[in-house]
Amino acid sequence: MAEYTVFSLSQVAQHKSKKDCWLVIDGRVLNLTKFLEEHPGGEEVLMECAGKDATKVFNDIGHSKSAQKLLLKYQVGVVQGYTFKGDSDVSIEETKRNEMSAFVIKDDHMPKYATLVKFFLPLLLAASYFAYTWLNAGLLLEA
Ligand code: HEM
Repeated sequence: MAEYTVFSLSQVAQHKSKKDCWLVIDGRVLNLTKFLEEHPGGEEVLMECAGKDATKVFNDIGHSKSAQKLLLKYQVGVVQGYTFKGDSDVSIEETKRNEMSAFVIKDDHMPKYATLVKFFLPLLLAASYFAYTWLNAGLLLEA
């Protein structure tokens, strides 16, 4: 099982040049040196975050899922003190799973039938109301 090296933020801070550019996103330490020229947003924006935690900037841009997956390709370690769910020695597979769970919008624990009830109950009530008034009208006519 592959394990990631743990780096402190001050270790990451030493890699802030174009020839050696690291940064942190979501607790992952990324070596983006080879990606600088490929980045669709340009290398300048990456260099501004070099050696730092760029999680907020990265998320604020609203990067696509494929951009988020690309992070894994450049991951060289994890940041000290950052706890991935349940485990700090994260394997690539576990990291992927963690990432997936991070992007799954959790169901709010409502059972499936609750949705059905929520949808059909108003219909049922409306139908009963109409049946009731229709029957009443019929009875009144007969009387
Ligand atoms: C850390 C700070 C970062 C900033 C400020 C930043 C900024 C941007 C900006 C402004 C764009 C839009 C470009 C355009 O539409 O013209 C962009 C696109 C993109 N960035 Fe970043 N980026 C950052 C980090 C990263 C990282 C670490 C990766 C992947 C390893 C990445 C992957 C991409 C990709 C694939 C796109 C294309 C659009 C998309 O798929 O979302 N970026 N970025």
